[in-house]
This record gives sequence, structure tokens and C-alpha cells, in this order.
Amino acid sequence: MASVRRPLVAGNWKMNGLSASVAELDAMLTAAPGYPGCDLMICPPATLVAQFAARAAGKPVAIGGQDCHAEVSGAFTGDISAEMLADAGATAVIVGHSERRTYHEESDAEIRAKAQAAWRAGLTAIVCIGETKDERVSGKTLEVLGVQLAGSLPDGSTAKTLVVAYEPVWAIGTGLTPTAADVAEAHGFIRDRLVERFGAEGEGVRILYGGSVKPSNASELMAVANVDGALVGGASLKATDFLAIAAAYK
Ligand SMILES: O=C(CO)COP(=O)(O)O
Repeated sequence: MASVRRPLVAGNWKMNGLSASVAELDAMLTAAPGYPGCDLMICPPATLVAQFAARAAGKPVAIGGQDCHAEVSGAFTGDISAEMLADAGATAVIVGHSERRTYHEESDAEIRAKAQAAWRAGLTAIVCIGETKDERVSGKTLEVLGVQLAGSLPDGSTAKTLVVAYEPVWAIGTGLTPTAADVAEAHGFIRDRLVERFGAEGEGVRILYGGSVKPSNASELMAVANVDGALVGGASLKATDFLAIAAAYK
């Protein structure tokens, strides 16, 4: 039931943002109290997590990372652990984004290990799943989502420790979105799998939709059953657009 889940509108800044971008965060922080109907989160690049978290402390915008390594520390040049993100002030981390699955060839098993690392560090894991265009066209969407869910979600997932983001790969950064009926089908399927596996906790896990969410389509997408918020890419870089999306829950 949508009413038992508090919506979350999260921004994934991807590889965008310099120290000057703090101005956008500040605009969000100033306006955030006017959006009490949902949780707000920004996931900036790792270089900005500490600065953003310090700025957002005590304010209604959470800060998250975009990826983490599964290990606590060690000889993994260029990687960042969940503990480091937590130490910098993050409270969540995205794992398994399709850009990680594609460009870094991350497997479901690696993503599951990263989600467990997130929990170890006290972070909420935002686990991303989604089908490619070819998979959708060939009628394999639900099968693909089922495999990704089974492989990427750790045992013991709870409403507090897990958020699932359904992001059709073909909808990311393209301006294309699935129909409301297709979103309802995918989110309903994900909900059924979560409840099958995690019982009542699965009922409480938030399922975000991601892929070309904009101010102009947010209300329609957010009104779909089992859509508990959005994971926003490009439109989260500007405070005005991000907040216009959050306004779907005003
Ligand atoms: O990948 C996304 C969020 O993680 C979606 O990106 P866009 O909103 O830019 O399509």
C-alpha cells in the first residue's frame, strides 16, 4: 500500500558537479522544508559527498554515494568503501546502476556484495535494476528483473536498509519513458518478488522509478501503483527541476 511507504525523491548527479555546484545544493536546502511529503536525497560525485553532507547536516536532504567497493579498505586504487562514504556523512549509496553494470561489467553477485557492504557501514543500499531495449522488445523484461532481483538483493533486506530503483536502461538519459501501464507492471512484479522473499519487510521497501523523470512527467509516473518515488539523473542537477519533481508529493 503506497500509504505505508514514505516517498523518496533522490538525485543521482553521476559524473557531474564541482565545488561551485554547492549553490544548487544550497537552493535545495533552503526550499526543502516546503516539501514535507517526501524524503529528499542527493547523490553527488564522491569528491563532493563530505562537503554536501556537512552543508546538509540537520536539514531535510540526505546525501548518498553513487557506488562503493565491497571491502572495508585495502589495495583497490581508485575505489571507495561504504565506510568511507559513511565517514564523509553519506547515509545511503546507489549500487548496481546500469552504468556500473555496463561500463564496469558489474555482476549481480558483486552488486549484492556491495549492498551488504553498505549495510555493514550503516548505509541504506539503493539497488538498481532494469532491462535493456532489446530485452524489452523481446518480451524478457520481467524475466530480467527477476534474475537481477534474485541475484542483487542480499538476504535479510528490510524496509529500512533497502531501496530498489527500477531504471529501464533505454529510458535513461533518452527522454523516453515507459507507459504508466508498463511501469505499473514492472513495479507490481518487483513488489511481489520483494514480499515473496522478505515478507512484511518487502511490503515496506520503497521502489523508485528512474529514467528521464522530469517536472513534466513526474506527477503521472509518481501516481502509478507501487511507485514510491524517483531516482532522477539529469533533472536533479538543477534545484528548480529537482524540486518541481518532488512537488509531485506536495
Ligand atoms: O540513471 C538515472 C538515475 O540514476 C536516470 O537518469 P536520467 O534522469 O538522466 O534519465
